[in-house]
Amino acid sequence: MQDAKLLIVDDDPDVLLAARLLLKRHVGAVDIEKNPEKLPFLLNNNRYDAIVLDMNFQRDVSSGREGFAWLDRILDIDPKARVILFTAYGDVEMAVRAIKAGAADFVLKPWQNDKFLETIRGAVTRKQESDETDKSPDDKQRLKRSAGSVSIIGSAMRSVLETVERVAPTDANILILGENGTGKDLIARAMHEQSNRRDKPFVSVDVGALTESLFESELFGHVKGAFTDARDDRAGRFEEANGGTIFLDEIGNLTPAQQAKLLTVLQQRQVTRVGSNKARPVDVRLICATNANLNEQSPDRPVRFRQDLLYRINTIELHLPPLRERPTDIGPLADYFLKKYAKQYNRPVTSLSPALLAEMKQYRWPGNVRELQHAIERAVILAQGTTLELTDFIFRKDVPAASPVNETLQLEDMERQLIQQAMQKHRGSITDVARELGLSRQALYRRLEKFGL
Ligand SMILES: Nc1ncnc2c1ncn2[C@@H]1O[C@H](COP(=O)(O)OP(=O)(O)OP(=O)(O)O)[C@@H](O)[C@H]1O
Repeated sequence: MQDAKLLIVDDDPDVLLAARLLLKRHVGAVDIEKNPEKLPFLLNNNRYDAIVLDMNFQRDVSSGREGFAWLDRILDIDPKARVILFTAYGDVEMAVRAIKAGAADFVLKPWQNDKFLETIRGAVTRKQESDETDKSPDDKQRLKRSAGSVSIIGSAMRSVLETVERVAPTDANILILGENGTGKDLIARAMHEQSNRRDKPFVSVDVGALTESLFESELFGHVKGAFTDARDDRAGRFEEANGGTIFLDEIGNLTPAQQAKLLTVLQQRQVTRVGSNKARPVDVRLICATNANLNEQSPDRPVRFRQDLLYRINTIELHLPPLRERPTDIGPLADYFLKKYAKQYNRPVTSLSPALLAEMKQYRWPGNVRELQHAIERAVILAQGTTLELTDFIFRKDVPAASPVNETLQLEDMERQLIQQAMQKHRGSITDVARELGLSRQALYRRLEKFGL
């Protein structure tokens, strides 16, 4: 590392001195800086192989907000910068968030000298390697090509994929059914990529999240002056998808009025922008998805889904099984995410322990593949060794068996109970509760608010 140059930014002069003293013996040059405001100047006038940045610059503040803001700023100036964050001991959730936000690694304060050095060495080596590959002109091309394809893992998905292959080239409307996180969006994209429309747009809209007033203008567009905020003419998502595929997610949440509007568009194959009286023809392939049973009423959806609309959207129905019903997929999926995140975050993890895999197969995975993916991502970021162990995971063992009817509501009840129990156990400590439940503190706050706890 004698040819490397480092920058350390921390408002504590003792930390700066101690870090410099340690690193000077191993690294060519070590700059230290107390004031993060100097970062833009320093970065524009130096080439650093790694930057060590504190997360909290104001005394008594431990939110890390400043650290995240400076991390963003550094990556704006140099997207390839390798930033190592100093986080307080025990605040691993913050470390996880930082790595997801683009930090190369983290060091817990107070640090252990050999671990600190190893982290710096790793960051410097990878920065130097990536500078080398940047010199190769083929590199950008290669990255671009591999980003396009959709990887769908799991032998239990084989029959679904066979149907996708068979129906993708037709223009049949598709309805994808499955619990949250089972891969509905992924299948919709795969369907588009295997269709003759693959070179045209794929437009995805979470219709369940649109308010009544936004629904029409978002989907069908508007003309200037149609309502207060309509300053220009704007095409809606159907027009954007013209020639390609439109994917309407959470279709089960549509109100009767929204269902009626959508049905008219599908019947007439044309849209009329809000405030206009000119109908425009649209040629789109429609894929819809829902986690609800559209034939049943529920407290969330007291009105039944219109049968005439249902028949229009469900020419082909695809059912994605929950992860707990396909335990043979758990190993390959876990392995796939492990490799993906180990590469993405440059972590040394290469395998899962057999005990962990066995436990994963017993677990119910209420959040399905998305939950598995996030659990592995978090464990890969935090893992110290090369094998993920049972202790790197938090399994919610007290998740009771859910009956298929009205599952959303039951999951919410379970979630509320789990949070309540954890709050009691940790006497209201947000950090501890969030850690135990595998949530970020923000996500925990959102849930506490939602459940009025
Ligand atoms: N078989 C699979 N192979 C690889 N990745 C998968 C697979 N299934 C799901 N995923 C990944 O899991 C995550 C959740 O999948 P996706 O968003 O498609 O689920 P969804 O059913 O649309 O969820 P929601 O109902 O919440 O919208 C995504 O990151 C997706 O890439």
